[in-house]
Amino acid sequence: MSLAVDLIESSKKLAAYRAVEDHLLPSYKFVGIGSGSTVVYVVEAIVSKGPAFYSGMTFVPTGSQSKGLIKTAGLSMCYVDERPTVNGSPVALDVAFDGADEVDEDLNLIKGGGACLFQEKLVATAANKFIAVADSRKQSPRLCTKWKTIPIEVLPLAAPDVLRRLRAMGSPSPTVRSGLPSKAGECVTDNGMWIIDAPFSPLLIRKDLSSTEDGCGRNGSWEIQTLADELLKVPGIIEIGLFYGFNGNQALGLGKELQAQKPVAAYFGMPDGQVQVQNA
Ligand SMILES: O=C[C@H](O)[C@H](O)[C@H](O)COP(=O)(O)O
Repeated sequence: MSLAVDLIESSKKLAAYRAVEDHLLPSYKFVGIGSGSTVVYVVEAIVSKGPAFYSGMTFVPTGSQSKGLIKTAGLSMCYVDERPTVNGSPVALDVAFDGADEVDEDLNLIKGGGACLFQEKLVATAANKFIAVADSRKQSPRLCTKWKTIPIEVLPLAAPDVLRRLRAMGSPSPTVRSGLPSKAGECVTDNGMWIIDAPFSPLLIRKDLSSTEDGCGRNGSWEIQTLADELLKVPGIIEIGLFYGFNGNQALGLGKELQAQKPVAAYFGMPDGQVQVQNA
């Protein structure tokens, strides 16, 4: 491993261990485990606490990779739709940990770089507390600045029309993600869908808008919530890799649970060996 790669890996690990230390309590019963390379260290940090700490916990995966991580670590697992119910509703996960491709100053996220966004959103929104873990490269003032495309999960049959609509919404060159080099043809998600990567200009947050602006394409830039609402109206789009709206804390008691997609905190491993915590 080169020094640079080594530094990135150790910063992911630091962030993951710190996030687990701060947010995984021994009393917890259900814990969401996200996808990607950083979450590997989340599972490692959990295992390092020993069976006495985690034996009462059940871990909920966000796809085939995290299922593998949970199983290999010997942790007990259930799928998101297998949680026990209370009064007809599934119990909330106590916490969910996941990586991110980009995090803005309001804790909005881009996710789906590894094609796992849909189940990740199911798990994050089923949790009382959602925690993002990443290295410092993911920190950004606005989404689509460093990670320039939004991953969008689509029904394969609908892909040509979704591409057409995305272009009409100002995305210059949306493309269906290829499965190469590991798979010929398209990248197929855990749900049997395809991913379209749609480039957009850096996304605005609410405070960027003046009182007369509605967030629809000002100077070619969209405000996150407005863009997300428009994307989710397009037939054939199953889910989008924007995690936006409220975070768990803000949503409590406000009846806004369905919009609680943002983390309550993001942990960033820094190149100097520190961990920076961005709280809601
Ligand atoms: O589809 C993949 C997920 O959204 C990942 O959580 C995201 O891509 C971050 O992955 P990594 O930790 O490998 O940077």
